[in-house]
Amino acid sequence: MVTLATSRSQANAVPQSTVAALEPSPVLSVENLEVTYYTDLGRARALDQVSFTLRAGQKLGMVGESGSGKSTLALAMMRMIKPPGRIEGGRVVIGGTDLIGLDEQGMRHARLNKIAYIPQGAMNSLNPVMRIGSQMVDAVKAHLPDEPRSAVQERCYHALRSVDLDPGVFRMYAHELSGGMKQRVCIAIGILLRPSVIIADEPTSALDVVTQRQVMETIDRVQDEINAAVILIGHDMGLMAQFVDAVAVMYAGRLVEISSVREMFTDPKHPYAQALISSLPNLDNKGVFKGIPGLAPSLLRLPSGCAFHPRCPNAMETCTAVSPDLLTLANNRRVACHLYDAETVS
Ligand SMILES: Nc1ncnc2c1ncn2[C@@H]1O[C@H](COP(=O)(O)OP(=O)(O)OP(=O)(O)O)[C@@H](O)[C@H]1O
Repeated sequence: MVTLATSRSQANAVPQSTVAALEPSPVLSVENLEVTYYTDLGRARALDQVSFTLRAGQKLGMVGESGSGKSTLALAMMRMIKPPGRIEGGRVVIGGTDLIGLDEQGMRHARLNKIAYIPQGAMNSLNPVMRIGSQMVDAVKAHLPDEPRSAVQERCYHALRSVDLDPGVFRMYAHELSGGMKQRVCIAIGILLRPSVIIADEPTSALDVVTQRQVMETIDRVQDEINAAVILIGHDMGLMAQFVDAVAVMYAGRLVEISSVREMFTDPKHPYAQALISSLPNLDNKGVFKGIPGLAPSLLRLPSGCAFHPRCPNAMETCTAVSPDLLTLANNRRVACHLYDAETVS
């Protein structure tokens, strides 16, 4: 199992061989995770053999077109996939514990404790008729029923301060807060028990650009404070570029590339990642929008071989027949594309 490239500053300073020797073991290891939705129209394999690792303090951006499986990955890691979906196999190991193997009670304990999930639109799901404080206290009490009231309250105040909110927010209702403040409350709830892994699904959608930046900076700061590994799911590649260490690209339920943020933006390897990057607007291509030809395939009728081959400008005969494995290239980059079969380093 390959660990992602180190954080931006480390990666530039130390030779790769030394980094590999010094690297601590990953805090999160996702291994061959598979999810299928059993619909009336057939089986949709929404996650297909997804594997990656993250170390404490790393931040991974997860990108891909709508329907590529990003939220399914988050829900599977939380064991929150609902019928008609089913986790078919794989492991999600955090600090030595495989979450997929836990019983329901063990998993309830692991949520918020080991892994926290801030879902899409979380700020709109705060209870409008409960004070923010009561919602925070309930979350703590569900996991630490014996913690004294004063300690629970202090824990909540600390979490609010960590996300730059006044502890007075404890007594407020959601309707009294701005969108950015509500999103920060959701982050505060996510870090109440100082989990090792935080997944934030589109944490900045529906916020203005200034508030988006503040929310991302808040995530950065709380990550530093509790040294968590963070997975940021989103579509905004520009925002990702500024805040994550590495980027993972999903296509039709598979991870097709994982690279450091610098490599992804300057030299993407997978033809789909190349198309994603070149479709980003910049000052040189002002007014010229370069989209990705064709449509993302239905998971019910995936093309044979590599699912991207009908849209790929580099497709070869083998791509129509054989699904490429996620191979490891130099610099711990991982790419699932036959173009690189000969470059594998391990
Ligand atoms: N409840 C469901 N029933 C059937 N199929 C589903 C269900 N939820 C998801 N899927 C399938 O799983 C695929 C992945 O969905 P998912 O929500 O994980 O994508 P996503 O990449 O997070 O999309 P978005 O960026 O729009 O949030 C979808 O294309 C759909 O085919």
